[in-house]
Amino acid sequence: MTNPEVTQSAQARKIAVVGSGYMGGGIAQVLALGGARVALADVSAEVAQKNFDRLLVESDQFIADGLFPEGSTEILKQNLWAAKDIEEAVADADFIEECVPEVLEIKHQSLARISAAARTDAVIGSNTSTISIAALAEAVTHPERFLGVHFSNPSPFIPGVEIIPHAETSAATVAASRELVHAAGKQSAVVKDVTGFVLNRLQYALFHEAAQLVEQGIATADDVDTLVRTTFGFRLPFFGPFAIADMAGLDVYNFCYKSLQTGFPERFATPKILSDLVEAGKLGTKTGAGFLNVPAERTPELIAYRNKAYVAMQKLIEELGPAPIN
Ligand SMILES: NC(=O)c1ccc[n+]([C@@H]2O[C@H](COP(=O)([O-])OP(=O)(O)OC[C@H]3O[C@@H](n4cnc5c(N)ncnc54)[C@H](O)[C@@H]3O)[C@@H](O)[C@H]2O)c1
Repeated sequence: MTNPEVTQSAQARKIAVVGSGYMGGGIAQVLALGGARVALADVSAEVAQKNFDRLLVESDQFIADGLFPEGSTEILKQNLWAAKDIEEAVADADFIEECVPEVLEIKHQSLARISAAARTDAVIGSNTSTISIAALAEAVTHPERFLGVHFSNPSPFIPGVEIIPHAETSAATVAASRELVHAAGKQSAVVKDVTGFVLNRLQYALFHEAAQLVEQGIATADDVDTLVRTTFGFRLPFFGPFAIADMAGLDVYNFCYKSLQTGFPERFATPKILSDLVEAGKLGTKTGAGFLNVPAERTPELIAYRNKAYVAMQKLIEELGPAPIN
């Protein structure tokens, strides 16, 4: 999880994580193992200290399970500290991540305290899953230094972070936040401040359709999960929906949309960005242009990578055994 090449550059960073619970604790571990000095703040000094102790115990367990590198707990002891309150944690911080509960009033109160006590050039991120960043920004002074920095659960092990500027966030704030999460070994993508952002909008679109299939008696929850895991979901660690569409062929997608429209004319209306490409003869990797413009001469290399990835994935699943669900 830690990227040793960039640890050096992160070493000078001072970070505060406000709300040291489940997500805040994991994010603090990630950033501290990335080399930053990280303060934990919570409702009281006692709670922050208790969470600090928990994170060290958890780190020992992660090392024992082979999930954290040897020496991680020592790094956390050096780089993490429990502050007595929000004000002490953020006073000298370059970056502050707000991880308090998903309740607008609590977030507003915490962000107002953070804003008042932090340096005016400190970047402030929120880990909110669903609340509009613009609505949260109302409590932040100098709102150009504020944005969503949305880690996923479990934050020590999920590599992606969704970065959500609101209309007034400065480009420098976005760049600093991305650099910070990359320094801790994560990947990031920048999306607009709309309801659900991108991650949850996609996740819930899939869940919504899955729930309807079960409600309508078309498949059981178990069978839906099996199909997702073993068919199109099997590709997702390597390729997103646009790369998959390009590889399948955009003309094929176009035909499939027409079939789907016989049952669900509105829900599966052909997206304009798809029909525009098909009309322009850009059919994905087979024509060298589609959503992602992979040159046609790279197709054999891409197919070789794809096949290797899927075989490696199957081996990994066999090695781990099935998830202990049933
Ligand atoms: N749990 C998830 O799967 C998940 C995933 C992504 C994002 N998030 C988001 O992360 C945020 C935190 O969620 P969580 O699951 O870690 O919650 P949590 O309840 O585990 O942690 C919240 C922490 O904030 C502290 N807190 C409460 N009021 C506070 C205040 N006024 N000042 C300082 N600290 C305060 C609590 O004592 C607790 O330690 C939420 O916005 C949530 O939507 C959660």
